[in-house]
Amino acid sequence: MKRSLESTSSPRSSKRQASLASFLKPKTAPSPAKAKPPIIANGEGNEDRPIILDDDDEGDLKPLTPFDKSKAKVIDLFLPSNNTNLNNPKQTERETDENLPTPWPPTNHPYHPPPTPTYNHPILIPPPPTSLHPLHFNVNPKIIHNPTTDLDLIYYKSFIDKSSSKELMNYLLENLPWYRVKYTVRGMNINTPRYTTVFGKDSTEIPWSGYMKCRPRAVPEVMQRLMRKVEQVTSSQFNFCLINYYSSGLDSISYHSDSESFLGPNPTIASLTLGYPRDFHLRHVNYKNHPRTGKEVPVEKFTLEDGDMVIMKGKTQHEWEHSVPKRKSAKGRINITFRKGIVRYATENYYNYNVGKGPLYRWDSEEKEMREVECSDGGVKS
Ligand SMILES: O=C(O)CCC(=O)C(=O)O
Ligand SMILES: [Fe+2]
Repeated sequence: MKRSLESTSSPRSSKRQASLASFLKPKTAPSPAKAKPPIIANGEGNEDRPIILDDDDEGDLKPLTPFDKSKAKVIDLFLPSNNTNLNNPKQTERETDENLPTPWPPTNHPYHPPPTPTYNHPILIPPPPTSLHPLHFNVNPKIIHNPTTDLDLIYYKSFIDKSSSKELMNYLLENLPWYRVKYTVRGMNINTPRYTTVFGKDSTEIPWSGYMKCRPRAVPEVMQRLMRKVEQVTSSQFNFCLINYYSSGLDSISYHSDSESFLGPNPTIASLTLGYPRDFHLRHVNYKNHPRTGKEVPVEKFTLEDGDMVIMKGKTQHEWEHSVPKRKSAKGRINITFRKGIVRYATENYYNYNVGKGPLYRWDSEEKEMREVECSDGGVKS
């Protein structure tokens, strides 16, 4: 993750004068008969269409905005896509994760072994409850693409259904090892303002035992199934699963891009929300003065709700930064991202910043909060 220092980034938002959006859909979908046809992006000009956005100062503990049904929450700028059903917003048919076309981990990939106590060190991750077999998915996304500003997203409303999402969130909270990583940048001590954990390994031929700085952990079974389904719908491949837990509105992630060179150019990153809704902001790297248009590029604001998935792709990571700002009275939210690292440094970096050197936290189901626990190996070697 490339970012300015955690918690220090407080850019003023661009105001609501221009936007990539050319097609606004209120939260209550219009009846199909009245729905406007999608506008096809033609490059120049779409960024000038107005959109209703909240003004916002990052980090000032504003209340969440998701429950104001009168405001447009999803920006729809459609490009034709084979898997987009534009004319049937009410379609609720869901696919499952059964009968995936190829097995995951791929049988020809020796470095994605199934989890064992060793790979899951320092704790054994038990199998998921049977209620999580199978998972059910909404595979009808909205395409959000602005060729002028290079914002390139795919948005799956309620990618997994509410009951699976609740079960999955509880299972992950209760069974994963969690960390609150501290690190130093340019002499400053940074406390990561959220809980993190990571699974997986880059796609080099280095065996799992060959890592000197960290001990890669196998992707837990249910996450493998989720990852495989996301690979199928996005036609991408992933080998890492990074998980954030925002325990309250004080937990956050400041503006950053995930354009690390170890992901290769134009990485596709899938990001799934479980639990409490949180605002998700995207800010162009040249938001004050876009080099092509000479205009301000407004901050794009979404509310990511339970089960929603956003795919960031194309040049998004190079041209945009994203954040989850602090929000008053927000409650627990898990965010899962799937990524593909192509070199050894991806593994070292991800374990360094998402596991670190301890301490380990475990979920206390009775108190419903994280507890620091004794652990002989925080994961990253000194
Ligand atoms: O929590 C989110 O929605 C975003 C997480 C994120 O940007 C990251 O982990 O790099
Ligand atoms: Fe990110």
